[in-house]
Amino acid sequence: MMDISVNGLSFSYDKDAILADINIEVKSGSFVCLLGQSGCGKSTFLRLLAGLEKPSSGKITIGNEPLTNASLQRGMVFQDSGLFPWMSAGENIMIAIKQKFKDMSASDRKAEALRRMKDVGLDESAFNKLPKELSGGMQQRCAIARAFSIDPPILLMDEPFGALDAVTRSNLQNLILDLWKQETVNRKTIFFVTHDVDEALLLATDIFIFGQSPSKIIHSHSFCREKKLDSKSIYDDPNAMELRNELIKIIYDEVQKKSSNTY
Ligand SMILES: Nc1ncnc2c1ncn2[C@@H]1O[C@H](COP(=O)(O)OP(=O)(O)OP(=O)(O)O)[C@@H](O)[C@H]1O
Repeated sequence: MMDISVNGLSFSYDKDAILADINIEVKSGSFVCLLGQSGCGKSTFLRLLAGLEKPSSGKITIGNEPLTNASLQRGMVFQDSGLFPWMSAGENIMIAIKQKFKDMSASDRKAEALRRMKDVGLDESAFNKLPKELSGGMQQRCAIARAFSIDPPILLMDEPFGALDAVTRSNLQNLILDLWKQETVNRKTIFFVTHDVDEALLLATDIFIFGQSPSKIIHSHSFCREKKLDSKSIYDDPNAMELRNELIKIIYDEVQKKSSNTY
């Protein structure tokens, strides 16, 4: 099991304290959504989980091992897809597969890339297209296929659907949920940054809200997994709507606190 513990984690860029004493426990296979106002340090927290930054103090432990460096154990998906613009969609996925499965033949890599593309709803015609020849939604599908192709136990997603229209966004929310649920054994642990409370309600097993920086976790909520609602029923459920209002109020109050400190 790859449970994740974050203990007394603090982080500063030079003298700017960004995160202060973050403590969370996440069970392997959870879908964790991170909410909080812009600039509070959510992306920085993901970078620490990725091993791209080192904590100023405190530690992150994954399955009893301290996190020390970046690793293929943790995949990342960003808002802007992060695909190499000079490579085709297929090559972007194949290069990731090559990193992980060094001995795999070129033809097997191609077959695997095509399989991963199919899993995310991209057909063969997208394989040879450059990212700029794909829509924003298709680029994100490709980025998700690339992240899943190295099969990391932990997936870090930084506002992956933030730049998409509502319909594409909803389709991709369902896609990521389906891909995550499909793995009944060794399900991935996903950390997903979003500004959208509705998105968090739909996707998360666990929600953490970051406060203003230097940021602490100011609120957390875990769902009873069996009772999770889908996108069709969530707005008809009074408990879900009550929780939605509570979360929005917590974020709003925190933003107000910051405004009253600033002006
Ligand atoms: N490389 C860096 N050097 C110095 N400061 C940085 C660096 N990267 C981010 N910051 C600062 O750290 C703070 C937190 O940034 P971060 O991107 O983690 O916030 P966020 O919550 O993800 O914001 P948003 O929701 O707007 O993406 C911000 O004040 C930002 O300006």
